Amino acid sequence: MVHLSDLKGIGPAAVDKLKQLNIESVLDLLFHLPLRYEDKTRITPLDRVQAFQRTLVEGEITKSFVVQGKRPILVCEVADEQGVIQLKFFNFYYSQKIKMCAGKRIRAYGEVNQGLHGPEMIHPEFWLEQAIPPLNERLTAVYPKSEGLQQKRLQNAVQQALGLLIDGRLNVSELLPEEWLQKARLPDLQTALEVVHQPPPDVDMQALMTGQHPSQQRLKIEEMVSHFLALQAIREQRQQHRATPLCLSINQKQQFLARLPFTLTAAQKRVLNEISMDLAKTCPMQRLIQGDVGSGKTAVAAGAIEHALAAGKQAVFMAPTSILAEQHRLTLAEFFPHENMAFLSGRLKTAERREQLDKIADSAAVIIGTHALFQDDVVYRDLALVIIDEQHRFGVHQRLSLKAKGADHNNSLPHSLIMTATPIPRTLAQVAYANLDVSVIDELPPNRQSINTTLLDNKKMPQLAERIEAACQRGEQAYWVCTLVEESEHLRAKAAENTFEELKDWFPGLKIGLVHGRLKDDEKTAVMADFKAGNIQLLVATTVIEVGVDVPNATLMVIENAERLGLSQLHQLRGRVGRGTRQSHCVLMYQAPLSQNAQTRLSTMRDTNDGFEIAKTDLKLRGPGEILGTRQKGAMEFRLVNVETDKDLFKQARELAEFMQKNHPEQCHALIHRWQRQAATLAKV
Ligand SMILES: Nc1ncnc2c1ncn2[C@@H]1O[C@H](COP(=O)(O)OP(=O)(O)OP(=O)(O)O)[C@@H](O)[C@H]1O
Repeated sequence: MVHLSDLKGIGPAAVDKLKQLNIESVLDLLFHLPLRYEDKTRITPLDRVQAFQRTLVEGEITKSFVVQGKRPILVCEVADEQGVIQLKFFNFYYSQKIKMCAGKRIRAYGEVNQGLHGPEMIHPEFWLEQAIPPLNERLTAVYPKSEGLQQKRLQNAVQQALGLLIDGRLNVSELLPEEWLQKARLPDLQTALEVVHQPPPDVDMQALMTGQHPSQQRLKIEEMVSHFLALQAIREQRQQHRATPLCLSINQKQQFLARLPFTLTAAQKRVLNEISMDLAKTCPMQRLIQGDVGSGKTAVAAGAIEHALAAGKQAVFMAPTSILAEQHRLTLAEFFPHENMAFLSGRLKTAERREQLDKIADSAAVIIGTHALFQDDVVYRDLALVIIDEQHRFGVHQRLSLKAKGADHNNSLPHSLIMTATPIPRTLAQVAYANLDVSVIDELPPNRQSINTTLLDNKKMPQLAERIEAACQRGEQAYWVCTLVEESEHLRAKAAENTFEELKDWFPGLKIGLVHGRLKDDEKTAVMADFKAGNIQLLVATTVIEVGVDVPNATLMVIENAERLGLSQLHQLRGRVGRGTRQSHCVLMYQAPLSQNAQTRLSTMRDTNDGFEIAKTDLKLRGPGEILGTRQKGAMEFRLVNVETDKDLFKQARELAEFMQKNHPEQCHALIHRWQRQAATLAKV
């Protein structure tokens, strides 16, 4: 086996630099695809050079002179039979000027600009006289590189790797079925690698530059197939476990529905039915509920919990923040007034924690909490259902350890239901959640009015005062969100306190509250309870309230410096209003001038309330990794695939994954391992 350090020019320092690029083996090097290509295979006559194109030219120096000024410029005029070009150098040495004298032959490579005196190149790469090399036979690949690693060295290393592949010393087997490749008119692996790293001069450059060349597509499809196979493997692994079937009789279901303070929407009913069908099975449910902010996921989750309770089993409901966990506790207590509940968050005092742990191990039926529910000393009596209100805040590992807790000697696992509020565009959902069944709540509860969003320059703050007072006079409530970028929670809390003091001066007649991350859990709970009860009219908050807070009487939200937040965070925050039947408003304050990106974010928020639209724009602006946050980070980190621009390949890849499972199962495992750096982690899932 050849190691990176066996390659010429790759010492321990370069090995470290390559690691930063996720390159840890010679094979990784071959899968490190070029950023762009340089064509040094042909010389362009000087009358045919085009502005903005990187071009190779050659001719005789006719003149060379220095233009004096603040920064002297060395200018070389070069001519061939057809035309003239100027080569310009700043920061040159005088020895260079002497070398570049009239009469010498020169070849140069660089981007052509249209200068005052015709075409010019600034700081081109150049060769003089005898040093002019033969023309390249292939295009030159230019790679993404890490700091301190020279492009030449990287190019050289890839060329060596390719050489090893071509002369058979590096064995990289073809894992895609030949018959499929032929049908899809895609090249085999070796050909694809040769083309992407050393394109022949007649290659379709346009396709190559845009990532559409069959050789690039083939490599991307291979990576996607491996992703689908890996997720499928996880799914199958889970399905091999048993789960306790949880069934509700029609009568029990009706009683549950009658207990709810509202009638479920058609979408809620449909999703609850899908869940019921899963829960009745003897293998664990693996379902994701996707529903926009305020679509009523909690009631559906309660429906799932009812199944566990009817079977005398325990259900866990986990939230990403303590505020939200607390709120779910209150909501679920309304839905299940007679059930024994336990609550666990990281900040319980020792005695309280002990008490809750005892309950969890014994009498509790519904257990609510934060990630504290994962800790090793939490022992469940008989866990049959895990609900995770994910909001994209949990890593895959945390979820696993909770699931593992339900496993008993019968090799059984609890059913799992993941809820997410950030609507993910379909294409991304299909990729990220390929191992889950997905239910979508695509309808809001009746009589919701869309939130009216306005943008307001920070300077025009006084205009707001009237609106806040008017809303409060109508008996409605308002949020004032401070979006502070300070590093420490302490500074963020301090700044929110300052805003709180200022607002108290502005609105002496209003009851104002403050909530931020530095408050103790019980203090936060008390403030939120006061707000919910209407004792606080204006709540000053940091973004701790971003997820899940549900106070339908709040109809106005002011977000300070909204330009600092990403789209999905803004959408989550705004979703705290518009939860009742009254018209709600959101005012996005901003500090001018806005960057182009911030302008797009804010105007998107102003123009739409549709979470899916917002998610689409978000995906364009930020890319999938950011949107998914920590969730399945590893699983979504593609080497070659760009989830947005390569989405057209997904269908083909999915079909190929199915084809391979059926006809070439022996190759599937190898393929997963080739591409999934995190294969080991995934295998544990
Ligand atoms: N079918 C319904 N009819 C009327 N009101 C409903 C219905 N379903 C839920 N609600 C109410 O709508 C509000 C939002 O519900 P819920 O908190 O479950 O939303 P969610 O989907 O969890 O939203 P978020 O992601 O923002 O937390 C709550 O006040 C809830 O009582």
